[in-house]
Amino acid sequence: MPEPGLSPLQSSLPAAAGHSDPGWILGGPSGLGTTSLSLAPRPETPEPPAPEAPVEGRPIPGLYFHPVPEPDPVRVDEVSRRIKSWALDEVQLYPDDWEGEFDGFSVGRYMVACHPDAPSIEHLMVATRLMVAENAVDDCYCEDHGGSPIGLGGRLLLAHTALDPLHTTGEYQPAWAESLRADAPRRAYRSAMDYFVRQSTPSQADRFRHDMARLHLGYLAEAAWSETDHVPEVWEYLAMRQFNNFRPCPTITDTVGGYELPADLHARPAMQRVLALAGNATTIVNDLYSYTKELASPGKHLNLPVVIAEREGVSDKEGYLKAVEVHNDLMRDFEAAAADLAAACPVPTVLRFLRGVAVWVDGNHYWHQTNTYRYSLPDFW
Ligand SMILES: CC(C)=CCC/C(C)=C(\C)COP(=O)(O)OP(=O)(O)O
Ligand SMILES: [Mg+2]
Repeated sequence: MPEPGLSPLQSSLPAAAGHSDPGWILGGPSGLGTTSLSLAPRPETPEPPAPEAPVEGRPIPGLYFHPVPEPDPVRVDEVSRRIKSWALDEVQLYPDDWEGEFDGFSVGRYMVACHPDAPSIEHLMVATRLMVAENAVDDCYCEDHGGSPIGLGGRLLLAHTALDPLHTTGEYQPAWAESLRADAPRRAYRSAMDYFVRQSTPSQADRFRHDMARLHLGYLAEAAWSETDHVPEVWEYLAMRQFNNFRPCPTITDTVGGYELPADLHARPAMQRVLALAGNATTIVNDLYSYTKELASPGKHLNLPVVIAEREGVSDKEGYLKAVEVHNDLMRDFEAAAADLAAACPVPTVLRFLRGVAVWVDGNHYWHQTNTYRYSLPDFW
């Protein structure tokens, strides 16, 4: 049984590692931005914010989450400065009139909150470039910035070759290489992947390619359903959203942290379950915080509250509140699975990786809650 006030993950990780303080992260981080790696109990319900440090945005009532310390402002400023320069000067990502939206996305704050153990700004930049590139593909190919389900498969496959290169004959190779400069999503994928490959081991890069193939498969299922106005069953929606999912972000936590979870430990079924549950919880957080934004977008945008309301014949509010419960169950299952794995396999890299994934989950919630430029809550309470 977990100790009172601790989640299963919190109470079993230190015991499994045989440590009672943060030193269980062997060879782990110190210095700037590492405070949230502490194993001090994390309250289930957020503390009211200190008056001198107000946190913007309201958490969803009844949502199970862990508050995080404010991300280090020095790191946030530096990552924000560098990512803008990369976007504008290295990959020509967006036209001038998208600047407000780029700034409002606050990707520097997002990545510093999710990776407090990054040993340097350059490690943080690896995650930040990929996050921007992934959103560019989603926006420009699938959603609000010119995206469409029509022809998406072809576009995604060609963009995927920026991550997983084409190997072909001398005659055709140059045309492929040239294609990687043809649009902003491909320029962003190619450049972000180049930096990632330089920072990672071959097996970490291969892990990432696999997670991105999963993501693209999820985009395709969502697009296919939207082309025929099909509303899936709730479980079918959850299956699609397990692929159209944040998973490629927490699974690079070791590269960003400057260490490697060995491939055979990553491949274990118990680790795969932890990663799927973590990805699913983080992605349903997006469905909940982006609900009003998606209601206001043209056409029907599927998210968990919408699918529950339609498929289970309940009101919008009941659908939303049930989606909160689904999220909470996923979070608790994630924490229980991570605690079980930590107890069964108390290898230092496994423990540090599990902690990194948990911190990413918390940072992701923090970013959604506080991104009032992008998200607002429905009027259900
Ligand atoms: C960063 C990354 C791997 C994103 C992949 C998929 C994605 C864009 C999400 C999981 C976010 O969902 P959504 O497309 O609904 O985003 P917004 O609600 O528009 O913020
Ligand atoms: Mg959304």
